[in-house]
Amino acid sequence: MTGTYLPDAFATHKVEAMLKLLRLDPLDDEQWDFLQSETTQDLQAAPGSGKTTLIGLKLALMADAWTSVTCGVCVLSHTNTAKNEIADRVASLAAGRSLLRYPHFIGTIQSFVHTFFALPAVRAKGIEVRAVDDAAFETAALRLLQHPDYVTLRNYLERRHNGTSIVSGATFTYRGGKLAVTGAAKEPSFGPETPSGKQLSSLKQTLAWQGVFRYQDMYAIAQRYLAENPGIIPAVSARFPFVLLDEMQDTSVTQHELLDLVFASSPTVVQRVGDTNQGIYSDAGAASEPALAFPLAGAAELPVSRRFGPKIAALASCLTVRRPQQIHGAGPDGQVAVLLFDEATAIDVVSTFERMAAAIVPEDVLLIGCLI
Ligand SMILES: Nc1ncnc2c1ncn2[C@@H]1O[C@H](COP(=O)(O)OP(=O)(O)OP(=O)(O)O)[C@@H](O)[C@H]1O
Repeated sequence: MTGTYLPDAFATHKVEAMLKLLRLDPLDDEQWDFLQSETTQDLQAAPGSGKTTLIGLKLALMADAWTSVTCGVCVLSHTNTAKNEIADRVASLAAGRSLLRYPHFIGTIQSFVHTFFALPAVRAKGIEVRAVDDAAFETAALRLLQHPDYVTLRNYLERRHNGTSIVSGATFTYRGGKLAVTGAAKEPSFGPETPSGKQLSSLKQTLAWQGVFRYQDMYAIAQRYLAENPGIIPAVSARFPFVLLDEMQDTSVTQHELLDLVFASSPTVVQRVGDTNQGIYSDAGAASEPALAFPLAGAAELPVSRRFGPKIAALASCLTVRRPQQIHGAGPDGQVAVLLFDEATAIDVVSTFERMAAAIVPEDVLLIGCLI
């Protein structure tokens, strides 16, 4: 990559100085490799192997060496918690703070899609966005369903168990160049050309004109916007010559396809980091189709955990079901405890963990943990 940051951004002496500044221990070989890598790659990182630490370190080094005033680094994560953790890390360093401003972008995938594609698309139609929120949509949709225009749909749904969920979860899906209206998780039991199908579509369109959307709608709107305005793709990929994707294991197929559409055939360097064995969604929703899989074959690995020792690492290795990984424990050897729960007992997990921690962890350590 030329012209956007200094070529010695990841030089050994700079990394060592940053490690000292951040009071980090020396990196292991795999951590060095990822830190200094400047090409597109996937990184399969075991729990506690330092992915968050490395992303923070890498961003601090990039911020220090960044020269472009129009192109930036794009850092995307799945949750606001992960995004805030990254933003807090870069904000704690004077050089890093520049990454929180234009031309850089640190945010969730959802906010990236909103900012660059979906909101411009909606505004271009003269619509003022009032809410992108599933709960707000549900309230507005169920209220609108009471209008006489939707009597056929309402009568149909009232005869069905949980029928109104079709309306409260009515979602745009980009299909065949158009926005189709589907249920949140499954297709409605009536076709789009039936009287109920036409009323559902009309209700959804009415709410769209009022500026009330579900989160998922934004992806379909973005897909249509890019299909109708393909020139946006090179403009956005040129704006971000370096993309870091965190929590990659939780990326849905739709999110994955959109990011691929924007960056995959551009010169942008895309580094995807995550732990497929810590994925929180079932395979049906996650990026698990062969062509979309994370990590791709040949991905680099961070197999050494600094959070726990060999005993827990051995057990955790047995749980790496999606992609077998031999985890090495370089942290403190804790006590192994496995909590098994189902839906009915899930509510007891936190209090059980607290009881066990209180019995095992010395009180002064627990107090320090609370203060932090
Ligand atoms: N080079 C290093 N020097 C000192 N501590 C490190 C280093 N690398 C990682 N750690 C420590 O190891 C622990 C785990 O690191 P981190 O939270 O970055 O891992 P992670 O892979 O993001 O974890 P998770 O799987 O929970 O998301 C932290 O306490 C972190 O400070």
